[in-house]
Amino acid sequence: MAALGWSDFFDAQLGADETSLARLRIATVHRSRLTAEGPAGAVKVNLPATSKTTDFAVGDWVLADPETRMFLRRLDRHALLERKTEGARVPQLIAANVDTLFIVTSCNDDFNPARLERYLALANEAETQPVIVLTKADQARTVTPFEEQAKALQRGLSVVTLNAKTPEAAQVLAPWCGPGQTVALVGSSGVGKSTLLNTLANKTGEDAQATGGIREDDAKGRHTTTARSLHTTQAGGCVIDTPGIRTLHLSDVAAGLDVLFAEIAELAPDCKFRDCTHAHEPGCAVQAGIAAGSVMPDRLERWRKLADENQDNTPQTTGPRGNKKPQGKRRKR
Ligand SMILES: Nc1nc2c(ncn2[C@@H]2O[C@H](COP(=O)(O)OP(=O)(O)OP(=O)(O)O)[C@@H](O)[C@H]2O)c(=O)[nH]1
Ligand SMILES: [Zn+2]
Repeated sequence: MAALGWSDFFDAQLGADETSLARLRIATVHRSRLTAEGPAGAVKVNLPATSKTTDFAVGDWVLADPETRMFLRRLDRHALLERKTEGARVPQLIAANVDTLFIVTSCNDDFNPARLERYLALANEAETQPVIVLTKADQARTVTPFEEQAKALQRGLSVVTLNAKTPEAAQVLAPWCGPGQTVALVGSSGVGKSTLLNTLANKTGEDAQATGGIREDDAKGRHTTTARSLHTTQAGGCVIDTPGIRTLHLSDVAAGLDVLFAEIAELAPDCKFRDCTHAHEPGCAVQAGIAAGSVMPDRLERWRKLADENQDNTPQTTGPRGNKKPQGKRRKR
């Protein structure tokens, strides 16, 4: 069970009458079907008519009847990666109980700091540790500019560079893939998520997750992976593969943005006005930081863009920080 990520956090949630129940970790979520990993390997979880599969995330722990595998209850999550998709009322669950988020991009045209920032905000908000994984190092003339730009995105951010197709990739990622650890892979289509999964889980031949070629002209992938799935790794942990996300819109990530733009968030309490926009107000500590050289103007610009988007997308009811702007000033989208 420990190899599947079971920990004291989940153990503490078990009632005295629940210790004999089956503990299963959700591995795939389909429209009308759930599968899970348990001590006996992969199994189907039976759902009562009152439960919807969309209530579950890959990585969730559930309790089920040991005989019938009928679902009984889901345990509380310690981290949930979720995103709002355009037009949808409820957020889409990306993965649950994830310790580390591998944000995968390649040392080519896929590399896009603005997109990486969005994934970082998502990971920070879920309190999942982000790691930037730069693939296709073998195809780049030099990887240094990619590494430097990635490191500058967030204070203390881990950045690794590798060739996803080689066994050494598993060694580079080993610090986050130890026994009981769960990692999830996110990134655009074609960056090598499935290739990394196959390397980490040592999957070959029929077991291997299908990988696809990329289009030569723009380094874009072909969306080979179409569903999320959880797999056990060589090192005794779990890895969750996710399909490439085309556009990641931000909502409900105010705390995640504060971690991403720590140098701005730290100064903001010293501004004269509590609702300072750090644009033109007198007594603005962030503008003072720009004058002093401790805040870079382009970082403030990007913070503003993402903070505005977050405000626009965050409903009034979900917390005091997502909606400082008065209703009338909200932009039409
Ligand atoms: N040379 C080299 N090729 C790589 C590397 N990583 C991935 N590839 C190749 O890039 C292509 C796309 O890789 P995938 O693993 O399918 O990408 P993905 O991110 O899973 O894509 P989706 O499933 O569409 O989301 C495949 O042909 C891989 O063999 C790398 O580090 N070096
Ligand atoms: Zn200010």
